[in-house]
Amino acid sequence: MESGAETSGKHHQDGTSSPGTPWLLDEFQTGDFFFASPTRQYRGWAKNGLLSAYQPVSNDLVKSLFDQAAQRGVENPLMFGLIPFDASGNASLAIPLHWEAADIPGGDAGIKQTKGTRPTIVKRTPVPAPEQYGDMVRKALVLFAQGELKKVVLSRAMDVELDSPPDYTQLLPDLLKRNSHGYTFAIPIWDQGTGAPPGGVMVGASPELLVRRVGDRIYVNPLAGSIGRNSDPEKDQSLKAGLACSEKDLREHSYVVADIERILRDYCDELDVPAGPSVIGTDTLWHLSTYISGRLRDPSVTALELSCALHPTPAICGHPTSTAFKHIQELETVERGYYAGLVGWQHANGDGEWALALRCALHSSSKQLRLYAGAGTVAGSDPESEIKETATKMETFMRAIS
Ligand SMILES: C=C(O[C@H]1C=CC=C(C(=O)O)[C@@H]1O)C(=O)O
Repeated sequence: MESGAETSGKHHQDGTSSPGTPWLLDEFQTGDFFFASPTRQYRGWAKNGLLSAYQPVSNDLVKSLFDQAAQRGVENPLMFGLIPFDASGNASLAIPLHWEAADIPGGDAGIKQTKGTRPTIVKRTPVPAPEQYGDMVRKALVLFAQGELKKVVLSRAMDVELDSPPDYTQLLPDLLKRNSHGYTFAIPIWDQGTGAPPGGVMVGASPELLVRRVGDRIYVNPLAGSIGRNSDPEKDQSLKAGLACSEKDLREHSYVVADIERILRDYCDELDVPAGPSVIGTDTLWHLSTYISGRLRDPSVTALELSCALHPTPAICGHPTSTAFKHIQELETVERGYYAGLVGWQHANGDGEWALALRCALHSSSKQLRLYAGAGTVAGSDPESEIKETATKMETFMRAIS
C-alpha cells in the first residue's frame, strides 16, 4: 500500500517500495501526470491506458471512475484531476493504470540540471492589454464604493509563443526549484473520454493548498494579500514586515479566512484557525497565509468533496462570492477555464490533495502557452499596483520556461 509521507523511499502501485528518494521526473514523458506537494510527489503515466471523465464534477462521477477502476482490476487506483474555476464546467478526471509516488528529497537534492537548449520566447501578447486590466480594477473600485461588493479577484492572461516546444523534464525541475514549498503540477486534459488525446496540459507551480485530507484530518491553507519581493535582503525584509501590517492586505485576507472558516464549521467538529495570518514567501512574492487544520465530523467526506464545498474561495473569486462571481464574468475578457480551479489527486478512500491552479499555464499546442494571473482587489486597491502584481505572479513560470 502506498502509505503516506511518514515512510521514505519510492512507492510502487503494487504496494512495494524501493530505497532512496528520487525525483520522479527522470522518466517523465509528455502526457504523464505529475503533482508534487512540499512532502510528496506522484507521477501517473497514460501510455499504458487510463480511465477518464470529462463532465461537471460530482461525487457520483468520481465514484463511477473508481468503480470502473475496480472492475478493470486497477491496483490501488489514484485519480488526478482538474476542476474549472466555474465548477459547472467540465472537470477533467483521470485514473492512469500506472502510477508511482515518493517523498520529496531534502532541498533540491537530485533535481537534474538539464543541459538541453531551452526554448526562447518569440512573442508575448497580454490579454487584455495591461491598461485595460487597470480599467477593470477601476470599475471594481466603483462597485466597492457602491457597497454591494467587498472584494473581487480580477485576472488576466499572457499568450506566449516559443521557438520550440517546452521540455517538461527541464520545465518541471525548474518550477520545483522555484517552488519547493508549493504544489508543482503537469496535468493533461483528457477531454474526450477514455482513449482520446489530451486537450492540452495545465502546468504550473501553485503556492496555495485548498484541501489536504489524511483520514479524518484536514488541512487548508488560504493565501491572499501579496507584495513583490526585492533582491536586496534588507528591502525584502521590510516589504515582508510591511505586508504583515498592511490594513488593505489584512482586510483582503480576512474575507478569505472568514468564508472558509464558516464553511468548514459545517464539516468539522474540531477546527484550529490561527488568530491572524503569517507571511510566506515564493521566489517572487510575499503572501499573507493562514494555516487551518481540523477534524472531519463525517470521515466519508472526501478531499475533493470538501474542496468543492469551499470553491470558489474569496482567494480567487471575491466577497460576497456570488456577487463577485457575476462581476468576474462581466469584467474579465479571458475565459479562466482551469486557471483558479482545482488541481490535485485523490485515492479511492477519499484521501487527497487539491491545490488552487495558480501561477500556471495552459499548454495548448506544441509552442503555444497561455499564462494566467489574478489579484485580489478591495476598496483602496491601486490599479497600477495590481498590474504589477499580476506581472510578478507570471514571473515564476516565465523564468522557468525560457
Ligand atoms: C489569484 C492569484 O493569487 C491568489 C493567491 C495568493 C494571493 C493572491 C492575492 O494577493 O491577490 C490571490 O488571492 C493568482 O496567483 O493568480
